[in-house]
Amino acid sequence: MTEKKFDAREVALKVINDIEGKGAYANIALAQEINRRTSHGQLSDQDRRFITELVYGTIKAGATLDWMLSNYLSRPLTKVAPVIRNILRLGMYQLFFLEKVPASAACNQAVELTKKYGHAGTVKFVNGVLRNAARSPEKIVYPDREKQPVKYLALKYFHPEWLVERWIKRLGATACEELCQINNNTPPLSVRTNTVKIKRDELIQRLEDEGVKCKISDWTPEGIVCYEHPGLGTLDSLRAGLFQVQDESSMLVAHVLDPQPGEFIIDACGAPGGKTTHIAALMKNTGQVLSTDIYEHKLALTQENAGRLGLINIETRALDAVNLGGMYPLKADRVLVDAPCSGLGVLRRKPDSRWRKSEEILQDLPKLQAAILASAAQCVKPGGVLVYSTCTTEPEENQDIVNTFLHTHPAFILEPAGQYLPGKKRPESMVQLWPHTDGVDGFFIARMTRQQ
Ligand SMILES: C[S@@+](CC[C@H](N)C(=O)[O-])C[C@H]1O[C@@H](n2cnc3c(N)ncnc32)[C@H](O)[C@@H]1O
Repeated sequence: MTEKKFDAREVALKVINDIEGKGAYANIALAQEINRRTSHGQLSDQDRRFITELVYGTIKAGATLDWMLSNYLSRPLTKVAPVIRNILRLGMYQLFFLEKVPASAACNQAVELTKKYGHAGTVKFVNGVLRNAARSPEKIVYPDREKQPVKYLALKYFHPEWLVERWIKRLGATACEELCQINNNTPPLSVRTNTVKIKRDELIQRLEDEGVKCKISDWTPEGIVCYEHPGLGTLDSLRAGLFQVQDESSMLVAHVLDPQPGEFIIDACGAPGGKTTHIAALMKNTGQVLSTDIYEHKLALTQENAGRLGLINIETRALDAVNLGGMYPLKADRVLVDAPCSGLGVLRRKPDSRWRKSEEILQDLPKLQAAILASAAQCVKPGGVLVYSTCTTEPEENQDIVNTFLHTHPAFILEPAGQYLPGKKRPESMVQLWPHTDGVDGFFIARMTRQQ
């Protein structure tokens, strides 16, 4: 039997300290810690799940936990040492959001952690605060939903107020609530069959043999949705390049681009290559996909993916896509701009990302998005296709960019992107997908052609 040398809460605390104190990304910091301990044989599947739940939950609920804690504190939380603050947050998360953890265990474990990372005074403090919270939960009173919907939804569903305010104005309080709620669920893993190597039905069989519970996607002919799976690193089918991890809505983009064998295609913001490798596979490993990105190190991931998937029609080049137009004028049959964006459509995938963004990005990013689109468009041949996509839900980054582009570039006409979706066709010319209504990541896709 493996000797247990750690406590799951202590591992979670370490990861939370790294995220809060060093700005580490939650998914990366957690994966590193879990992989390190797994390779030392310390973690069972159950430990892994519990640590993940503690880290993701505590990070997502951060502002709500702080607000809850303020009911039991006589001094501001900002005056409390960071590690003690994180112990308190971890304790509160278990007390109020993890039914399966008894209150006594949540309090006792927090006290044990404080003995290790604090001193006699902080032990007494943490013990007092958490036991008081466990004894008197009625002190926590949420704002009235009708009178203060922004505050209520922000606190109840762990979202920043600026975002809730935006979504309420645009969607109404009920839809905003549904969206926020779904952003807190862990989405299933979806993968794209590498059709160059295997058929989807055969891959499903292989995955089932490897212990994956999955079903075909309703959205794309290559998609598979996995509901339960062992660690991805353990799957031979991944190493053999039989699939690429990719969300279903992201898989739609290459279908809207509709690449054909033998063509020359530019994927302007291509790394780490999810869509590049999909385009290359749809071209049946013929022609050429030039996948560019501003970051060389990210392009190394594109190359790694292409190699694993056995795709030989991909070339990568590091460049600023704002300069792309002058380099390949009228050269490409099709160009994809999968623009850098706020990522507000994929909040459910990254628990910390909602707290890393402010509304200012919706002023800054559109300038870059518009500049990349205008430059990349210069590469499109007469009669060629230009697709613009993002993983965000906000009009400033989506419809506004495309409408302004069309207005200032009369050579391009808008096509009905909804008709190019391989599964569920939609009437819209510009497709906006939402997690709460479509069950997939929030994505935007528009398709244009340059007139002959
Ligand atoms: C949404 S991600 C692309 C994801 C990729 N298409 C995929 O499916 O895997 C946007 C990419 O744009 C890149 N990027 C940001 N600014 C850029 C610029 N000025 N020129 C080129 N690429 C840029 C980022 O490095 C990032 O990899």
